[in-house]
Amino acid sequence: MPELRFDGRVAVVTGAGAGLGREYALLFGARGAKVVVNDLGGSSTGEGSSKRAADVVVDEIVAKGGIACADYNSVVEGEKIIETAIKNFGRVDILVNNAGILRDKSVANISNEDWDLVHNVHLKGSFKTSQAAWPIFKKQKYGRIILTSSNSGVYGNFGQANYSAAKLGLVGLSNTLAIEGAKYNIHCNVIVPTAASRLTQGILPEFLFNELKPKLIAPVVVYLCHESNTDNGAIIESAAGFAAKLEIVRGRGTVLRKSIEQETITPEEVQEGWSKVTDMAHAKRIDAMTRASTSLMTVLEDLRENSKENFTAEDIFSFGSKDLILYALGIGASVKNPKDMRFLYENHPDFGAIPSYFVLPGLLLSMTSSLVGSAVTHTKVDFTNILHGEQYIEIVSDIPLAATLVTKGKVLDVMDKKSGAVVVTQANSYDESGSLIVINQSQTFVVGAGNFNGKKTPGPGVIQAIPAPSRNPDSTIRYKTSEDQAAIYRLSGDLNPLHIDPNVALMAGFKVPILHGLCTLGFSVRAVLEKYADNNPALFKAVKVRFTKPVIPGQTLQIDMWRDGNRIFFKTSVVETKQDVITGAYVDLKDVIESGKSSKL
Ligand SMILES: CCCCCCC[C@@H](O)CC(=O)SCCNC(=O)CCNC(=O)[C@H](O)C(C)(C)COP(=O)(O)OP(=O)(O)OC[C@H]1O[C@@H](n2cnc3c(N)ncnc32)[C@H](O)[C@@H]1OP(=O)(O)O
Repeated sequence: MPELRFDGRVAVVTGAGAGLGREYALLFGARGAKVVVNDLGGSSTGEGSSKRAADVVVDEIVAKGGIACADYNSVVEGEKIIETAIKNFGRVDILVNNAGILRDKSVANISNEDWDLVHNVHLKGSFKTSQAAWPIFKKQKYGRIILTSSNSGVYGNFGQANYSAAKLGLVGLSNTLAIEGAKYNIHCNVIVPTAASRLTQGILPEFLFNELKPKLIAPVVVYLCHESNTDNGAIIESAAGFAAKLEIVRGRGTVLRKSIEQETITPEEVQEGWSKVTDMAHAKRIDAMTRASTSLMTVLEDLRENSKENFTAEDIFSFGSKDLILYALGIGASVKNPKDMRFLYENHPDFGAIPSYFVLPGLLLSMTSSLVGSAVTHTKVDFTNILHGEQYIEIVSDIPLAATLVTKGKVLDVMDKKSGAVVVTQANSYDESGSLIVINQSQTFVVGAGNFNGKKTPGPGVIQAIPAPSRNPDSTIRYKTSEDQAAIYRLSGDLNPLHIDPNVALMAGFKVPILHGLCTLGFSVRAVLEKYADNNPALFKAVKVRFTKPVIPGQTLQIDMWRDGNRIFFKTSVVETKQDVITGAYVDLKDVIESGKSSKL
């Protein structure tokens, strides 16, 4: 690595007579910068002044062959410090605002003077020096500013209300300087150092104090000031040879209004949504005010859409290549079949998702929300009395390899089927730009919940299963499932114990845990892709199935297929029992590429 040099640059370091400031000044000097060593020479509480502190550091720099001059002004008169730089060296390129004092007292005991003095030195001082350097930086289209914050500001610290407020104020100052300076190549960054200094002596435990050498922070600050560093508006925490970027993040939040028409909200509605307001699971940095307003616009658009579509539930679903591979393994894809490699190896040139993967956002929304339970109020609904009845998946836009999808759901229909109640739920999943990626429509069969005088036939919008043609199938593929099939498949998200826990299976009326209906669906979609789409997932449009009978892990699935244009009807049965397990099913393809093979074991 070539040495990072500052030849020709002039660096101003405030409070450089000791501690961190001294280390910054020494390192800048050693790397070729001409250094203005500013120090008022006062006490740690801001009393008195002396030229000695700055002079000693200047002597040190000069003794090592560097160039430096002293400045004894208070940062509150920042323009005088910048004048010193111009008078001695004719320019200024780097300004490290480091000077600081403490007036620690608990909040009740802070006097106006304690408050004002701390704010004046830290906040106003940094503002004054930066403002004085600004026109010079702007004219030369180059400037690097460092503001010094503190963990006390970021996290708070007992007895330091005045200091904490000033220190976090510097983050606000930096945020705006970074924006105003960007087009002139003026960068402003914040350092949050924890160093052994006269300000921290007595506050930190001794063993920690001894490790917090200012020397270990100086290279971080010096690098931040180098022309090769492109960060602007960053907050960097550093101590003991450790450095990390800090960010202020915002949770996903929630909309507390039910519809765009609702003009007020009640405290009770706030209480109801509070867990979502405070949920930080999907927190993100908003890096500009304009982004914050754009996200509000999205909220309003969503509200309008929710009002139009009557969505009542929402969920977030994130996935990446590892999830796509795990799913492919869960529905039987294998390295034994070279054509499956595109689903199993992220470096394969055609790596992608088996499209039925995108049932998961809709399924998980239905399983984790109260959608189904709220639709069937005449009986309890739990894992021991629900079965997956039917499923429709439609891929609307190109499917990504990794994304965070927002899924919005609603109950579309409830039917009385005598032996059970059928709840139809619809879930639309959108990517981060708001594009609709996938539509899922699920039918949940609530066993034993029929005969409630409900309607028998499906309402508008319910997508129906269609019986397969009565002729012999055009092609057939067989896949053997593994005894561990459900154990692998569940890792993709459907953790329903019915598929793994023998006791839950018994309670639901099964001798052994049964396979997920969607796992059987996945095997069936694989068969259609293999036979009619050259295993190319991009040709897939939609699938519809009815789950007619359960499958036991380890059984062999036989997928019989009939081609009708771009629609491939199919029926899935269990070879060992000859029972149909999926009926009324079809896959719609964008195009058909028929393979020569007709059966596979
Ligand atoms: C988002 C969704 C969340 C859902 C959570 C799911 C979580 C998953 O972890 C759960 C699973 O994966 S369960 C495993 C997969 N599913 C199954 O194994 C169910 C298999 N099907 C059955 O056992 C029966 O069809 C059975 C029991 C469903 C019905 O059988 P019977 O009671 O004998 O009913 P039958 O006499 O055949 O028909 C009565 C009326 O019901 C309609 N119907 C039948 N099967 C249906 C089904 N699968 N889906 C929807 N409706 C169905 C019939 O059409 C009939 O109605 P009608 O009289 O109007 O014709």
